[in-house]
Amino acid sequence: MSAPFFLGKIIDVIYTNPTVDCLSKLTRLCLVLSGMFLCGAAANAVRVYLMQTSGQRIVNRLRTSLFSSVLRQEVAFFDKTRTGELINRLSSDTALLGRSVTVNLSDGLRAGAQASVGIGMMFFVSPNLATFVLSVVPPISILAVVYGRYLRKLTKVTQDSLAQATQLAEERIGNIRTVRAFGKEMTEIEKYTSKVDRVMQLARKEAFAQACFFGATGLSGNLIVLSVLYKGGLLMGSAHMTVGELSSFLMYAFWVGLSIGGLSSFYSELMKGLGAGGRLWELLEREPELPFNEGVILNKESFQGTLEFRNVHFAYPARPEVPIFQDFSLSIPSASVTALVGPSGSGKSTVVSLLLRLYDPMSGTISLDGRDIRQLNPVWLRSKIGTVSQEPILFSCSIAENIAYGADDPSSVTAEQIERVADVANAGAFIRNFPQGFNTVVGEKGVLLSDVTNWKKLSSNCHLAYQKNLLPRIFVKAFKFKKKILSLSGGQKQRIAIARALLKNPKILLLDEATSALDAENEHLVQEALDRLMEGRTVLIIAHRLSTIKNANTVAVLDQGRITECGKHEELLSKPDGTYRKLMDKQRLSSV
Ligand SMILES: Nc1ncnc2c1ncn2[C@@H]1O[C@H](COP(=O)(O)OP(=O)(O)OP(=O)(O)O)[C@@H](O)[C@H]1O
Repeated sequence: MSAPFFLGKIIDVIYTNPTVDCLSKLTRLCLVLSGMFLCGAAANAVRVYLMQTSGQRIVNRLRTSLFSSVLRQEVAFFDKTRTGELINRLSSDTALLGRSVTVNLSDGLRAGAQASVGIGMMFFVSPNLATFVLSVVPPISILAVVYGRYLRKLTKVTQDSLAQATQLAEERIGNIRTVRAFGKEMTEIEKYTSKVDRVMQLARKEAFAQACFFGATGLSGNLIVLSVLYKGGLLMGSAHMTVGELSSFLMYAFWVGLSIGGLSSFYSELMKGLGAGGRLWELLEREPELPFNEGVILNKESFQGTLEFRNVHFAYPARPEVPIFQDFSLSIPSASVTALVGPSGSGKSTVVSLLLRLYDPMSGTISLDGRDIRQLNPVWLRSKIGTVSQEPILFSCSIAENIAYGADDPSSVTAEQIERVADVANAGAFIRNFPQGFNTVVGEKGVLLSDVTNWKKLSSNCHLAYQKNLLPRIFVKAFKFKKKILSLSGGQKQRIAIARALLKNPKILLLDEATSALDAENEHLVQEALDRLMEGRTVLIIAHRLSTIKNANTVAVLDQGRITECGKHEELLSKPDGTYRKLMDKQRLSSV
């Protein structure tokens, strides 16, 4: 910051003292200045490096805190908040906020320091001229406040629109098979285009506001320089200023002008960051409505796994006006199999959600071994419950990892354990038939990537990924090699999911039987695997097949929000006007 001052001195030396003495003075001043320039350059390089790295660190921390906060939220939160929006918050908003509080903050602080020292030096060199010149500052400040507020609001709206676009893209790409089956690619492209067009409109508004603001600040910078020349010329004419002082002042004025430019872009970015940050803070600070990992843990030795619903009333938080259960009561004794049947939409899957404590009932109690599950630690509770759903979800990693996912500590699971449970689940044989066996990578929703020519490369990549925990990056690589995509069949996915549940070894099992018909061979293999899985456990099965229903210890019929009948299959069938009888008749009719 002292460079212009010394430069002014040099100019004065040149103008006033053209002697040999002046030469040595000149050399000394130039040497001092070169040293200063060098230090300045080094300091700037260090600043940029530090800012870039700390910027990324801040973004990383923001992302991990946000992800951890999101994953702790209760399921009802996810019913109301869409995935694409959350992904946008995690990727775009964090980057925007991170940039605005690091590189931008550093630039802004530097610009602020330069502007204040520059103004100080202007007063030092010529207080008279400085007072005259800085009369331009107050109107600019008012403009900045108005602009800042506008930009902050605009950024919030822009980020929300971007979130909507991401949401649409995420949903359509995730369900590409449905989009393709209905031939809706062009419609979806149009929808997405209109969403991003909205973002573009907002970006235009922002660009216009920025253009006006930057134009005004640029103009004020130029006016400063012009007024310095005008007033400074007058002062020089009346011998109140030397040419060196005027040059120094001019350089400071330039500097201040530049700093004001820097400050305005800092201000813009800061306002954008704060706009994006508003939603992030909301998410970061949100306390989940259901506890995440606190509460009573039942004694391992005396744990039986007896379940009971008593007078439960429930409606989904997203639709509180539609009651799902009214006075719902059901007892599931330890180590027994209860088949839950009922018309579609009667709430069978909701029973599973309540047992997993994804939601709390509005009134009534659900108890485990006589203890209200609201008092229990939800993480412990879920560790005692295994689930196999109709359409099991497999993650984008190897089959081995998908099976190990069931264990409390997947890293401690051995290859032998994985193979053993896969065999019990009737999955071992078909997995071994894949060229890479248990290391075969399955994709999102259980898609299998198969590229005959590049199998070797792919497999070694997957193996590397498996060892180094680098799956996402490698998975992208894997996509480059794909030539042919095969789908794991429904039965294969089911059997992998059963192996996963076997590894978890839970006391309680909640099964949602697949409604879609498997071929006879697959059905037999899945059924056999399920029978082995159910042995010695408390089982609640949402049953669709007659064989399952017949084999159950108890059949519970769910209708109109409550259990209307409960007993053995034959018992219930013998009631001519019973709901169960009607349900069975209907099923028989529809299957004819
Ligand atoms: N997350 C949710 N938010 C709001 N309502 C929901 C939610 N999940 C399910 N519902 C509603 O609750 C009712 C019961 O759904 P549920 O999935 O439990 O029925 P189901 O008996 O399992 O049906 P199906 O046999 O067809 O699978 C339905 O009317 C459904 O629309």
